[in-house]
Amino acid sequence: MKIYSYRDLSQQKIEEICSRQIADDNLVETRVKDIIATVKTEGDTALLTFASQFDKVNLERLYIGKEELETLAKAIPQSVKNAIDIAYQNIYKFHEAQLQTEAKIETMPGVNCWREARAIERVGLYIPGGTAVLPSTFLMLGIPAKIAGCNEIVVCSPPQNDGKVNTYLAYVATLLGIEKIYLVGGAQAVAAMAYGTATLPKVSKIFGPGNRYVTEAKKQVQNIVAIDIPAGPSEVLVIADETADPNFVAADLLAQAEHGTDSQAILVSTSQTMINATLAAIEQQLANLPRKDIATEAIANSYAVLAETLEEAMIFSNAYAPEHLILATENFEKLIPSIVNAGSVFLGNLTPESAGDYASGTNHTLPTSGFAKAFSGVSVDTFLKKITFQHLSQQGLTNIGQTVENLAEAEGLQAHKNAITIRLAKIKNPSI
Ligand SMILES: NC(=O)c1ccc[n+]([C@@H]2O[C@H](COP(=O)([O-])OP(=O)(O)OC[C@H]3O[C@@H](n4cnc5c(N)ncnc54)[C@H](O)[C@@H]3O)[C@@H](O)[C@H]2O)c1
Ligand SMILES: N[C@H](CO)Cc1c[nH]c[nH+]1
Ligand SMILES: [Zn+2]
Repeated sequence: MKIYSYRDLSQQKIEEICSRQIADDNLVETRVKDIIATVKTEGDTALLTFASQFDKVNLERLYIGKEELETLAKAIPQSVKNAIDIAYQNIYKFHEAQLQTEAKIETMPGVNCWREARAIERVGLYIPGGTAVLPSTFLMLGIPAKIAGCNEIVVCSPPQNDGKVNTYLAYVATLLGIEKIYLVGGAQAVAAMAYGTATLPKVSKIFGPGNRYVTEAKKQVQNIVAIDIPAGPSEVLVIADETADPNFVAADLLAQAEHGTDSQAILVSTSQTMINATLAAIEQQLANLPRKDIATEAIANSYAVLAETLEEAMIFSNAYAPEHLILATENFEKLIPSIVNAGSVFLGNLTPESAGDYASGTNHTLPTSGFAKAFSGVSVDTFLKKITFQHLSQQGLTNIGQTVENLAEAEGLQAHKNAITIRLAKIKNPSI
């Protein structure tokens, strides 16, 4: 892990650090373009070929159906079943509260405007499964989709090497009432959901995180399908002062580093002693991690920044716009107002990011690569469209008529003006 002093960083270096660029980004872009083109022209045949090439499995069928999901689901240990059930309840509670009816607004007497939410009818959920199976992501996408009321939920996840899906995913499918999981991963899954194939239906919006191939594919299909957010390789930025525990900070950094070699784990601290102690704790904890190699590479690509004050640390954090921001300080309250860019925030020394990854209730599908500057994490809203309505009474039309006529006249759009004028004339003289 490289160590920088914030005061010594040039603006150019800050921008370089915050860009998260990786040397072979262009190669990923080209490969994904090829994969999408192949799925578009060859459909299911391409999906079977890519499963063999990337997931090392020769599939007989492209999906697992309801009965088999139910059988697979029975195999999960009781302790995991209980944990999934508790996570389900907390995520459900938190997301259900997001369904709010908006008030009707009378902008002028007789002019009423309001919005009503409608669920997106057919959505596609991508559940990552290349290096780790993530039933938690299935909960994070499936629960808000159900609460929103989406009619048809298409689910894709890479196949296991036995040509099936993991039993935990099968259990989550039964909880959510989802009857089919398509055994398709990577960019090809995104392409299939965007264009549709003989087996896999085209959807209106694609949701879900994934590696660089998945994220690049979502970027490339945006001209024909909506996407939730750019949610790529996981990242965390921890702001730690002398009140933090270096062992906790190290554990939080490693929790995101173990997701993938391209994950980022950034420490910003006001204390050189804290940085040194955290780096030592990382070395110690790494030794016991099963995914040691992945986490070691991610940590090697990450860095620590020494800041003079917590305010300076926050300026850097806002420029970086992390997916996860952990305020590892007893003084977190005073920093909250200055948080401008972050996907999800974890406050104090007893709030590990893992809690939000799995079970506290908030959504873990969050914007990465600096997109927290413009995107929110996935929520019930992401599965809804808000349609505006308006109704003008006779009084309303009379009140607003002249304004609309004048503006239409100013824009030279006579037909727009006429739509008002003929109605006003009828109000004045109902016999015409
Ligand atoms: N931002 C978020 O909200 C969030 C949430 C959960 C997970 N994640 C991230 O999701 C990612 C999951 O990645 P993963 O790899 O484990 O699973 P994945 O399912 O995203 O990707 C696996 C697929 O990638 C494709 N692939 C792999 N190597 C390829 C290559 N060389 N060329 C073309 N395609 C290739 C294969 O089709 C494979 O099935 C991690 O980076 C994790 O950090 C992000
Ligand atoms: N940290 C991931 C989001 O970047 C989500 C996750 C799933 N499982 C464990 N963690
Ligand atoms: Zn995680």
